[in-house]
Amino acid sequence: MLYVGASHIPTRLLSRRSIFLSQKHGDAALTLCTERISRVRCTVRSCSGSSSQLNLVDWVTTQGGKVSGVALVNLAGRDGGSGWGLKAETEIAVGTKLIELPARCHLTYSASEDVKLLRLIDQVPSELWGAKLALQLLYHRVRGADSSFSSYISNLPVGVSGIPMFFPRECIAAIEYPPVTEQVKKRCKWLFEFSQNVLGKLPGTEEDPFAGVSVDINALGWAMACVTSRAFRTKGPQHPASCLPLIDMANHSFEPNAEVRSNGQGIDLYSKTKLCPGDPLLLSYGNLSNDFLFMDYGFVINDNPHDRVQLRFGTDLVQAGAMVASVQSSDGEALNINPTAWQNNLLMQLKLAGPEADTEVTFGGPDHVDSRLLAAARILVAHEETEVQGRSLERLGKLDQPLNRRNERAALRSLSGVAAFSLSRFSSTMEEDESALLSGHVCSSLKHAQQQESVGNLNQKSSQGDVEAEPIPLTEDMRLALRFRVQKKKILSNAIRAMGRKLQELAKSSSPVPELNTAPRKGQAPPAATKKGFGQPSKA
Ligand SMILES: C[S@@+](CC[C@H](N)C(=O)[O-])C[C@H]1O[C@@H](n2cnc3c(N)ncnc32)[C@H](O)[C@@H]1O
Repeated sequence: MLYVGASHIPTRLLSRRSIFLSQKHGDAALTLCTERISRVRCTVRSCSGSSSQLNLVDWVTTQGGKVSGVALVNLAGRDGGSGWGLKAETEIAVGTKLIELPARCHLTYSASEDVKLLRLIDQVPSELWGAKLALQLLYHRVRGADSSFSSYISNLPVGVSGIPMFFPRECIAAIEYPPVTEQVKKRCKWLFEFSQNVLGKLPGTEEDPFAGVSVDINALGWAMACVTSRAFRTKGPQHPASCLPLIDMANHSFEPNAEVRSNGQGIDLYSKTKLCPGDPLLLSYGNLSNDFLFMDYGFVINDNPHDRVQLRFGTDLVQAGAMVASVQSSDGEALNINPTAWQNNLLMQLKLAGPEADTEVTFGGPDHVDSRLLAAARILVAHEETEVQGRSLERLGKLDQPLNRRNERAALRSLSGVAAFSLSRFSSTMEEDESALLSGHVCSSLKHAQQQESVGNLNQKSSQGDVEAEPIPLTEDMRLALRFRVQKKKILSNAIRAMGRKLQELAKSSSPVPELNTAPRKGQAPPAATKKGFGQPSKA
């Protein structure tokens, strides 16, 4: 989903996201779906005869639009790679209008639509905006040459590649990241149920907007893939999305040289920078994480600044991190996180506990850890309430505002442990994945792990014993799955490194980070009080 002036996260195709670290793969619906739509191609035959189609530029012009200084070209292998794109034909100044697309060229739906189609669209839950627009696209597709959009539709990709909803099972399993795999499964399940229970029953009924043409799971899957990878929200998130012919041929960059603007009725494409002849025109699809780029558009950006690793917060998560990093309490025992009332109260204020909790926390971004997770770690490793007193929640979450040396060491080490623990959930190391990507082959033990359907079981790699080394060629889908998970591993590794650097800085620093007076270890005399009332530096 692309936005006009896009910079915010799109409405999700399905709003509820799932849990990294705790969910499992595999249900019957997904199996059925991925077998049936493993290579999505539209199977719909139009009910009118074919006629000669115009190329997109001519079609836009005949519909009253304008195109100047740009051409539609096949850019395979360049700037977006997967086929078509727009390029500048001449030198173009900043702020030049390149495409003018009148409202009649926007493929969308409104109250003026066929009532049968609107009733069908109404049966789709509102969060599934992509499916609603997909039905509209199919409505035009079955009309063939009778549809005013036939030239646009004939220029859409026939088969959609890269979108995990259409991956074979082993490639979905290889993603190994539940927030995406669970979402993919939900989409597949909905697609399967809607095609069986609603679309499959339409032909021959009064309610059929498709005039007797059978619309099956492949057709709906194709339309959904087209729509999620090319639609724009021209009127804001509350209004139906639209496909914008020709403009939707621009590929994505986080440093775009073109932008889309609404002129009230129609939509225009403008240059955002000076362009030279041959420059590809690139739009920003929004500040999207790789999760959305992968699921909706079928590609992944290396070192995407908007990518994150999602975790579901719980005190047990920080406890697991503290255990992995061997964090000790002041008595030299392993740190036991057992929050008291004041700690629970602060977690509730952070909305990480209680009835209104939103427990999604992330690694990644400029600080490598999100502020709520950092604040929660500082709170949970604190010995006493006095350590956090006088601190706002905002300040508790600031990386450059530690509470005291002992607390900061314990918090950073616990967070490092959480990231290390999350890394250990993958079946292979980053280096193994990178070498598979380089060689173009996946080694059989990696493949073996991928065939295990449960992410929860992926740690069994070592207990399975060595599987005979047999290199298996990487398919394009498998390559994308590996690239996606390498990026997640990179985020976690970078977070571990960043915490390590912070710990080193803390050890070296002569800045006035207060040193907390730690309780004496069992059998030890209490440290001598200094003038300021603080004890000697602890070794935690
Ligand atoms: C809005 S369409 C752009 C036109 C498209 N290239 C085509 O041939 O129809 C979005 C699709 O283009 C491809 N794409 C766009 N930007 C890309 C990028 N930066 N890297 C890789 N693929 C990209 C993806 O396949 C995506 O689903």
